[in-house]
Amino acid sequence: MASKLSLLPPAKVTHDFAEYLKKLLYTQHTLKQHNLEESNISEVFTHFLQQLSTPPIHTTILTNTLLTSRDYTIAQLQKLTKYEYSIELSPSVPECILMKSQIGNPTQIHCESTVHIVVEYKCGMAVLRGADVYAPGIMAISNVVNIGNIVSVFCDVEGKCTRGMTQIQKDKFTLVFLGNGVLKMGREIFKGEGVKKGLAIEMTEPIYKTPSLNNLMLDTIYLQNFPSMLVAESLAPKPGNVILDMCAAPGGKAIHSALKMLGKGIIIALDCKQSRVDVLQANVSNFQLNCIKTIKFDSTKSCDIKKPVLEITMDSLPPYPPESFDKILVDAPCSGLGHRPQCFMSELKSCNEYQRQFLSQAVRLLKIGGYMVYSTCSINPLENEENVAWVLGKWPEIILIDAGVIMGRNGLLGYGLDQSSVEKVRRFGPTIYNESVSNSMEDTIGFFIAKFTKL
Ligand SMILES: C[S@@+](CC[C@H](N)C(=O)[O-])C[C@H]1O[C@@H](n2cnc3c(N)ncnc32)[C@H](O)[C@@H]1O
Repeated sequence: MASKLSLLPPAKVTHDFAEYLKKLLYTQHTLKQHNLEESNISEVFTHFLQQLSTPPIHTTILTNTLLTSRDYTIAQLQKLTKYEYSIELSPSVPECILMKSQIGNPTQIHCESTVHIVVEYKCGMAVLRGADVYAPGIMAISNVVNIGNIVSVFCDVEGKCTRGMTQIQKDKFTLVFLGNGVLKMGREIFKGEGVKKGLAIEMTEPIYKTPSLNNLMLDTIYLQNFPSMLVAESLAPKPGNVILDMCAAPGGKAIHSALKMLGKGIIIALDCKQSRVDVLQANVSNFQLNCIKTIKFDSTKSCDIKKPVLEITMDSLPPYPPESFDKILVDAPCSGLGHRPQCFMSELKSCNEYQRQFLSQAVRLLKIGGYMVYSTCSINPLENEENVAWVLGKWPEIILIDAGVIMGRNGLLGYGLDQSSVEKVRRFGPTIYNESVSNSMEDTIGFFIAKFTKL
């Protein structure tokens, strides 16, 4: 039986969490700032949830401009993706290539009366960004399908499904349709010991069609969300700079900064988890960037005020003396509020206290006249504007300056920043208010950038 498909539903949010978010985002200040009435809140909030569940339209790719030209990389990508996608240079970030996703149009849900395949949340979100389905992601396969069948794939967004199920009653679970594919592995994946690996469904008709470039062209391309690329634009690294990246793994921003430095200078890239440092080092090695030194270290302890000031070299180990770095990046761990696609939200792990520990160290480690960039992949004002205001209130020698990126929207009023300060910071991502979005490059994940200097 065939049925017409609708778009993805808005992200599902628990009632309490929705109320919490509305209080956080729609204050008397932000409503006034965006010319909104209280009666508009429900409409703009639903629009926000609709954007959250949808992946950004562009896949953005950082290219190794030190190894090969962007034109050559584009030609390689076109060949690899069989000329199916529009691929072009970014007009605003010299190291970025844009690949436009296609809105898929699966013509029918196969055998609508039975839900065929259910995948867990993380797998489902990866499918919306172009992945196929691998065996560990599958929660349920109905008895009526065999290997080689075309199957419809659904995501269990609330995580209520038990692994190995055969029957799913649609009214008991929140299922989101992801598209159709060809079944490569059957119910045997649930049998025996341990979790089976391997390709289980090749997604032939996904609702969002994006090429999966994982593990391809590792020395020349690195997938990174667009606003993340604007961080290196803001930091403005120059050849010869000595830079500290306090939260560096998996490494996109450190790598981007090294490209901008033409591989000349020093980037100390710290991360606290060894497994993440290993991934960071692998990415740095793939791009053949010798100017990045990766170190496992807790950055909240990265300044030692008793250490005598010494010139930083590739061999210098943390903690470092005060005023050691020309530029510092604090791309802090965050709640990820505004991450896309996101079909379900139930809580916010606000990290503003933790983020302040990195900022405190960065303020000390920055040279006079240097630049410090603070970024999060969150739209939460407590992690963004309020932290910026906290820095400005605590250290009079730290000055907020224009973030220096041409895109994004102003910060929010009402969280400690005045009008001139909200114009200096940049917010990106799903529109929460009735803001205008000037072009499709603004259709991004949630993100925030602020830039400081030290007097
Ligand atoms: C938002 S991610 C950084 C992304 C990275 N800048 C990039 O561009 O790929 C935050 C990182 O901070 C790291 N982190 C968390 N606490 C830390 C700490 N105390 N010291 C150093 N790194 C930490 C996490 O392991 C995580 O890799």
